[in-house]
Amino acid sequence: MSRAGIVTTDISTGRRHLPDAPFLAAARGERPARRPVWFMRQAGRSLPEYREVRKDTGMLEACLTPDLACEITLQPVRRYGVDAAILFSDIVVPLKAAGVGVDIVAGTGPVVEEPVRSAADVAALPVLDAEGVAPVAEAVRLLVRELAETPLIGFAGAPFTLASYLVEGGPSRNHERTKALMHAEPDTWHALCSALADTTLTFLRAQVAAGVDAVQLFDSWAGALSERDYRELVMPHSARVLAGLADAGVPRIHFGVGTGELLGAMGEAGADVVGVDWRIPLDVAACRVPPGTALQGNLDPALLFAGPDVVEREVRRILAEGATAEGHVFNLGHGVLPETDPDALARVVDLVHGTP
Ligand SMILES: Cc1c2[nH]c(c1CCC(=O)O)Cc1[nH]c(c(CCC(=O)O)c1C)Cc1[nH]c(c(CCC(=O)O)c1C)Cc1[nH]c(c(C)c1CCC(=O)O)C2
Repeated sequence: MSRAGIVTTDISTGRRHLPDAPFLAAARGERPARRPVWFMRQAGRSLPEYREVRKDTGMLEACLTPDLACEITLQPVRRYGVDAAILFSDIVVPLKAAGVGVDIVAGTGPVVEEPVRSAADVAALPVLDAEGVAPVAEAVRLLVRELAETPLIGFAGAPFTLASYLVEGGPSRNHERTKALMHAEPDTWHALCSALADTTLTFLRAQVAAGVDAVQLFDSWAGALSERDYRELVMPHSARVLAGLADAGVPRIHFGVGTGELLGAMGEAGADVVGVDWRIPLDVAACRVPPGTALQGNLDPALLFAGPDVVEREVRRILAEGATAEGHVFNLGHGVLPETDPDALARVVDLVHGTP
């Protein structure tokens, strides 16, 4: 049984110390008394209380308004009793904060005013400084005060996924311009990823300094790459970001979609936890990641529409397969879909917590 933990604060770092938090224990590779669960995109459009507070405010404006970002982050913690909060933000927030012309268009996703496609475009790309991060750091500080014993996950987009939005100018199915740049102009590609790794690291370090208890690096679209291309052209930049956080004392989660063939490399890049989508069972994933790596996942978010019996069967299967990993954090295989019934997520939390 989980007992009420004592929250202490480390005097030198100012960081909360949450020794009993099941999420942090599982991320360390331990087996806490109950399996921890949270959901990617747990804060967002599936929640009526989110739609209510967001109705007059643009997405990026909400992310850069500390009170609002704090409130939205807390909504799923209150509703579901999940084992971790994830900061309400977006992967393009550090780009916006650095001065890149980018917006999030409802129903489409991030749209970039002037796509980055040449060496000159890369040289002109603004890089994030501490001032740009101030509203996000403030949201983290507010949250750490509000959250008591629930860990807070900070996050950022990985260089490849950010580069894809910048090069394509928006969401892309095939990432063709991005792949063309990485192969035809590798120097420009590496300069772009290097600049993005700097921005990502600045963003994540600011979140850690403000008090997040874990970080997740979203390389959502890395599954579009062959393992060979991933290792040569992408992994070094993500590895630099993860290495830059090695001394931060917080677990590093590394996630992508369709990455069954990349799980080993994504672990080797320097992750403590690797996120897995639904395409590969966790017991298979456990054999693919480096020893000592915990797993996070991997319920198909679309199956939340299939009714309680299907969801229960799937949750039980995933808990059994996840038990073979060195630490398992229950999650979806990708983000909560906007039309999801919040009650279906509430049932998942109860099932996970109720299963010994
Ligand atoms: C690729 C990516 C993005 N953003 C993100 C990723 C990586 C995760 C993933 O793979 O899903 C990360 C992200 N974006 C958001 C979060 C919130 C925290 C959470 O609860 O998980 C997180 C972790 C809020 C958001 N980010 C966005 C929304 C919806 C916008 C709104 O509510 O108006 C939310 C809640 C917008 C966004 N931002 C992005 C997309 C594709 C979209 C959806 C566009 C749409 O369909 O309207 C880029």
